Amino acid sequence: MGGTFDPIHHGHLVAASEVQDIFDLDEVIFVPTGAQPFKLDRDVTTPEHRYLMTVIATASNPRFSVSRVDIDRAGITYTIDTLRDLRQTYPEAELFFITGADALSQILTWKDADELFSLAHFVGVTRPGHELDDAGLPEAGVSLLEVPAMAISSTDCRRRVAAGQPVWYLVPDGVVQYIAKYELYSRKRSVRNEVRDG
Ligand SMILES: Nc1ncnc2c1ncn2[C@@H]1O[C@H](COP(=O)(O)OP(=O)(O)OP(=O)(O)O)[C@@H](O)[C@H]1O
Ligand SMILES: O=C(O)c1ccc[n+]([C@@H]2O[C@H](COP(=O)([O-])O)[C@@H](O)[C@H]2O)c1
Repeated sequence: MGGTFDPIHHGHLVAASEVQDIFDLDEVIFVPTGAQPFKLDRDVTTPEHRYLMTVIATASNPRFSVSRVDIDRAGITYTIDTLRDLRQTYPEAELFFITGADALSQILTWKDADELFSLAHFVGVTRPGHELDDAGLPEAGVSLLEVPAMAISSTDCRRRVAAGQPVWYLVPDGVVQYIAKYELYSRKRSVRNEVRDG
């Protein structure tokens, strides 16, 4: 499951858990993005903070892990590169890529969209406020799955912290504490979504 995870929240975790169960996956790998091409004009928390929050959030689940593959690669993060890198690490594995309904609706605009479906099977999951639709996507390459509705977004979590409102129970407890410890979202800790040179 790829994501900016700024911060990771229970919507991500419930979706991943549900896909793991229904598709009987050995492992769900959370892949925090480097510079997401559609978010280059935003302030985004540094990759190390987003990576560490994702590690904290997933640590207790034996089937969850976190990959640095996107944050360690220079340049813009494209899923085509994510999948190629993961294929190298897991040459025998059947790869699935989990996306929420909002991300799925944009997938045809992603880099090398045609090739994406030969590298992984995409699982689109429901998300409150977004229509889950696979129109135009290759039938064999995509499955749609209804997951328990969690009306949570990272944007709302960031806004709540900035306004001094609690994010308890929207994000895992360790992530609440991590955000407080590093004063994320309340003080100037994010940087323009930088494209790192090689
Ligand atoms: N509440 C949710 N339910 C289901 N899927 C979700 C939910 N929130 C995010 N996702 C999916 O998880 C992936 C990573 O999402 P991302 O890290 O961008 O979170 P976000 O809440 O959408 O962030 P932001 O509000 O900053 O855009 C995307 O595929 C997204 O569609
Ligand atoms: O490959 C692309 O062109 C591309 C464009 C936009 C988003 N993505 C991927 O979509 C996933 C969800 O992104 P986000 O920012 O909505 O969390 C994440 O893994 C991104 O790398 C990929």
